[in-house]
Amino acid sequence: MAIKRNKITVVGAGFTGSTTALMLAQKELGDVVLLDIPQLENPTKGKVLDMLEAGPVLKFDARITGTSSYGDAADSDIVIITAGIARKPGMSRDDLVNTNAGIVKSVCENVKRVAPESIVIILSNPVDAMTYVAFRTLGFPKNRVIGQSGVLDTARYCTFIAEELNVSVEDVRGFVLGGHGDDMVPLVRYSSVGGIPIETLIPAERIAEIVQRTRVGGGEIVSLLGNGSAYYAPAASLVQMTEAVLKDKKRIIPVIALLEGEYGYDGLFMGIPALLGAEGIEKIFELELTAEEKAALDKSADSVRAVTSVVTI
Ligand SMILES: NC(=O)c1ccc[n+]([C@@H]2O[C@H](COP(=O)([O-])OP(=O)(O)OC[C@H]3O[C@@H](n4cnc5c(N)ncnc54)[C@H](O)[C@@H]3O)[C@@H](O)[C@H]2O)c1
Ligand SMILES: O=C(O)C[C@H](O)C(=O)O
Repeated sequence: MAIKRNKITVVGAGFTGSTTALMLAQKELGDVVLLDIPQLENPTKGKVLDMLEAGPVLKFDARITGTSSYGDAADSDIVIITAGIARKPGMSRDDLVNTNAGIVKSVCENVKRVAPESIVIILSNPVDAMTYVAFRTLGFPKNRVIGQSGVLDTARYCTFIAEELNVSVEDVRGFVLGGHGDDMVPLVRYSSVGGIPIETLIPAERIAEIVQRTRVGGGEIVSLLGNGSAYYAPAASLVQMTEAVLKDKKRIIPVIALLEGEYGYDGLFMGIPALLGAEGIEKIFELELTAEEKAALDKSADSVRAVTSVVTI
């Protein structure tokens, strides 16, 4: 019997998509298809050829295809959607909602056609609302439609904690819940370094500054770049989620999932801790929250509801 190779399609070959494709190939997680619009087929093929030529130097074997044809994405195990426009300085992610809803919808119509059994991971912003658009368009069960925000937001939070304490990032644990906006909720009470609660190591006012820097972490990079948004850490986050699914790792990480009563929200896509494995989202964890934490999460949920409600698909 032939051994089946994993197939991962990345839609959108811009900054996040092409970086993700390279990281997936470097980790040898499967055959990678990088897909963009027909007008950008040659640049997409060029990026892919360049990636392949990095293989002998970095020592990875990969099959990567650059394309604009959904036929190449047929029967993908995972489809990652990065297609869409990115914000510029002065914009919020929500300003992208109408343009990107149309793009994500058209991408998902094709994904539904060629890869009906796939697990779909959405990155395009505003990502909570775009995960809703994908779910509605795909018609897949909720465990197979996953949005990315929490891995990235948590990574930023952990980076700042590690910098503050001058310790390894590997020893920092934390969780960021809620929508991928400026009122996301880094959960300080559940954050630790080497098992030691950060509240015993960092003064409260510095923790408050770290929380605020995390909340506007995407905007900090948008301002510095001047034209476009972050892509290295977002790509790394997508790769972590992909690996969790393809290797059935049963990782507990924050993702955007459809909430049906969890945390008191119904019919809302928002970031919560979940178990990721071969079935996609296999379980949602409901953490005990204080009244203050719940109020912060309610505020974030209101923002997600507001942007989701303007989507017309
Ligand atoms: N959720 C997150 O944490 C997070 C993190 C980073 C970026 N993002 C979002 O991801 C999106 C992409 O960011 P980027 O930096 O890669 O942008 P980018 O402009 O570099 O790349 C986007 C690509 O999408 C392609 N595209 C547009 N319409 C398409 C379609 N119909 N089919 C296929 N491809 C299409 C474009 O041609 C372009 O190559 C943005 O919306 C950005 O805000 C989200
Ligand atoms: O900030 C952005 O617009 C991109 C992304 O959502 C991020 O957080 O880096």
